[in-house]
Amino acid sequence: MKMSILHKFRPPHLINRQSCAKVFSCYTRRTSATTTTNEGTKPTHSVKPFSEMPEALSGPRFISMFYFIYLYITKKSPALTSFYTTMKQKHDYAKTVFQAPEKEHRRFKLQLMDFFTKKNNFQKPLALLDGKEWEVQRKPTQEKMLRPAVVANYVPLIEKVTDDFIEKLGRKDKTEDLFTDLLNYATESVGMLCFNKRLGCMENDNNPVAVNVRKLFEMLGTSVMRPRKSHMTPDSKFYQEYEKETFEFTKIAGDLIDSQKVLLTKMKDEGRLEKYLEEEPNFLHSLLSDPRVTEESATSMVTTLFGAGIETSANTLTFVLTDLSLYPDKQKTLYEEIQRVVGDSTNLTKEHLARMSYLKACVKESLRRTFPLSSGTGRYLETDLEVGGYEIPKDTLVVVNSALMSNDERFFPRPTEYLPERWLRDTEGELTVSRNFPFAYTPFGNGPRSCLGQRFAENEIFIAVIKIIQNFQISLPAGVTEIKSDYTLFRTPSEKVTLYFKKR
Ligand code: HEM
Repeated sequence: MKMSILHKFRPPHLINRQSCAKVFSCYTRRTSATTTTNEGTKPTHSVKPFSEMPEALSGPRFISMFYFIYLYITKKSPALTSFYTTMKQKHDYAKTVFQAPEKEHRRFKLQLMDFFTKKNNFQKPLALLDGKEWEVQRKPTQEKMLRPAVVANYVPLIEKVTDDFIEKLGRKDKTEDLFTDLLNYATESVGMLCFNKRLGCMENDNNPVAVNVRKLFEMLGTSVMRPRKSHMTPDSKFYQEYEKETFEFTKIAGDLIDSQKVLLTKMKDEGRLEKYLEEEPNFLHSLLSDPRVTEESATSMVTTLFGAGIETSANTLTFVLTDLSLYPDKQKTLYEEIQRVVGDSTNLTKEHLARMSYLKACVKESLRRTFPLSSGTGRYLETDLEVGGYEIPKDTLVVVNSALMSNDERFFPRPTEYLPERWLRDTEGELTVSRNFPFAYTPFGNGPRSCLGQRFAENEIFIAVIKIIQNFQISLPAGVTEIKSDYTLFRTPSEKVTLYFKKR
């Protein structure tokens, strides 16, 4: 029965890797029947072919990828679940895969986005590039996005957006749709990074930018989790709607970028640019003034960041706030830390952020408990690789299921509980062993292709949580004991979440 389901979709060379037992031995190497030691070339243990691996799949790659993740994660397939059970007792598969040699850093692509770009001859965004092309775009942006000192310059900009959000929350004692409110907040906040401009998303849920962004992500999520051939059929209703929304999104971003460019040129002509840049960081300007970056790729990069930085942060913030509401004692400890470090000050500094270890632990714990991705990081192998005694051929897409790993009690004792303390140094031994094995916690991915917006997202989330908890005691309606979540592109609440905000 199980194989007939798999064969029906003829799924691909795709395996989902799990880690691992208490002894973490990495044995990443090219598949070979021999190995060279000081004593010369010796036969090693036998390596079984991929076709013999339990639940190894073959067939058209992307369709099976979708089904594999979907079936696996939702645990609807006993076959795939048993794969986890058998493999997890063995060696350090996650580390083996994460440390496999890579030059191209090829990641699984959103097929619908790829199809759209090819059909319309659009410049490929970063997420669809590999190898040299990817590196050329990524490198200059990474230098600006992942250096804590550079990202810290954006604290005052995010803070202004957050202050308005707090003011909005203060006008009512509850929200009935926390996630949508946070989507609007995140759009506004990443909008400041990308365009140095307020978009007005928080004032009006029906703001065209917010509506467009919501629709686009919803459709991308559907295309990943419930794939249909018609999604990529140009005259299907679904595809046409996706195309319309993507054109709209690109136009919104393009217009905002153009008006920024006009403004920057005007300031330069009037001799005001230098002074302005001393007062406010401008990401677009920093890209445009980098000789390695063309105007076209600056536009593409800013558009990519705008797209990538909304759902991700909004979902994470949703779960941080609901966790703090489900565990009022943790909220109290966090409030005490905020009082101690920030007091009633309304101006946050990077020094404040640096001293808030409990806050950081709370955010990490929410990302662990409700892992943000549907499964985890996937890469196409660039060489043959031995994993768990099987030979995985080059070009196989391997997805490390970090979502399951981050809830595995061997790395995180009492995994279902919300225990920020596990991330604090002095309780490390008791509550987490993950420090010995960092691959068990990778919400921002892994290696050179990891999340480009990590530092920005962390600052944004820290600032929002500080200001919310500084101003309000937050709680869920009586009787709510958990927040159910679904897998779309990112993990998201299954239903609208009501959250109460009681002024302190
Ligand atoms: C809590 C919020 C976020 C989470 C959990 C998250 C997670 C991720 C993950 C898991 C990846 C794939 C990494 C890999 O394959 O190893 C990724 C890639 C990426 N993220 Fe994020 N992200 C977040 C916020 C952001 C923000 C705010 C931005 C932009 C401002 C952003 C921009 C990107 C970009 C551009 C990539 C693609 C990088 C590449 O292909 O080289 N992310 N993110």
